Amino acid sequence: MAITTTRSLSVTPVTRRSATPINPLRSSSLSYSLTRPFGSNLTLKVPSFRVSASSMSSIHAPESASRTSFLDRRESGFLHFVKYHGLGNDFILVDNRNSTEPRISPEQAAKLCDRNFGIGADGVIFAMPGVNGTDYTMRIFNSDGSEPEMCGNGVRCFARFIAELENLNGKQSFTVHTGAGLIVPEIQDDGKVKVDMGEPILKASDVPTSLSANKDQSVVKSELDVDGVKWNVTCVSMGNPHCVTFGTKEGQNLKVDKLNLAEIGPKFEHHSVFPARTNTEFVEIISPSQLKMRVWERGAGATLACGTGACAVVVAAVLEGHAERRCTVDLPGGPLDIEWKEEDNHVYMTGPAEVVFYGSVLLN
Ligand SMILES: N[C@@H](CCC[C@H](N)C(=O)O)C(=O)O
Repeated sequence: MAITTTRSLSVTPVTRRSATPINPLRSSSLSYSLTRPFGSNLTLKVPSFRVSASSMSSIHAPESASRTSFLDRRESGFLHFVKYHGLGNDFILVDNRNSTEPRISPEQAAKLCDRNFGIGADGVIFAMPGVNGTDYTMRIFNSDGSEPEMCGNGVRCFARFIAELENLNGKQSFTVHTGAGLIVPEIQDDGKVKVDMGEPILKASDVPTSLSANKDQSVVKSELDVDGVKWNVTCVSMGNPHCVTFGTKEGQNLKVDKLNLAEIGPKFEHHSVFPARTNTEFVEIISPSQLKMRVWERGAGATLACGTGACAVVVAAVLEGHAERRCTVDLPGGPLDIEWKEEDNHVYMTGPAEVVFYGSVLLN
């Protein structure tokens, strides 16, 4: 695979797909070579990869016309991409508007997401033709190759990617078909993206969780035994499943910086009460309008931010009586503004999405 970078740092519901992990180590090998057209090159040789990259500080951002022509290039065998991030939750964005099938397989996506042998990302996102009257379809593979239904930070990156592909400037709004149904991102004048994330799903069997419902049909502040420790959990789906905890049965308010996320995260993700696995958010209450969270994502592990997770956290905090309907959620990568509106029961998320670099990979 050859990677070229040209930019410096600077509806209707659908059937849910299962998130089945792919082990990248067991999949067939891809070869990489990275080249940057600007600055001095550093070449690293690794088995079946050739990597060539220059330091970020020596790269200059090209004019927008050259960015567009870069995205238009269609050499056979090359996959052109733009890497974006939303508060450090990073994605490889692929222009897939000419096909309803993703241009790469889940195994290839897992390879590209590898932070040592690939580009490095939390997932690969495909911009595809819309269905049922929507403008576009967004599909995503997690870094383990599994396919989630939705991604909050990803859809903000998706909106900025579409604006770039279509050469749009200023305020823009799109309808996007996802595995979680219709999602509507709107690029605002300040460049941030506000997303109508739809209604949270609280019915236990739809989250899905086999924990018994204890409030209407939902699971709110229920006991979950994880390796002998009893946690209070609230289960929320934002199209994808989330288990939100504000602490253990005995414990006081969580201090999230003290958690050993790498140890406890996987125990929640693979707990038998979550048949589709789960994302887990550990939350510290700073005030009724400020929550601090760390996340262990299904199929991606610890990430710097999770948009659907931040939405699920505010819904859970309201249901448990900890917070107001509008909160700032502080994630390791930065803050998101989340509002669960009473009028329409929809959750709205506002936050940034930024280009990291442009590149191309030779797939073989
Ligand atoms: N890992 C998640 C999907 C990605 C979520 C994302 N980071 C976000 O911002 O919402 C899953 O498997 O559900």
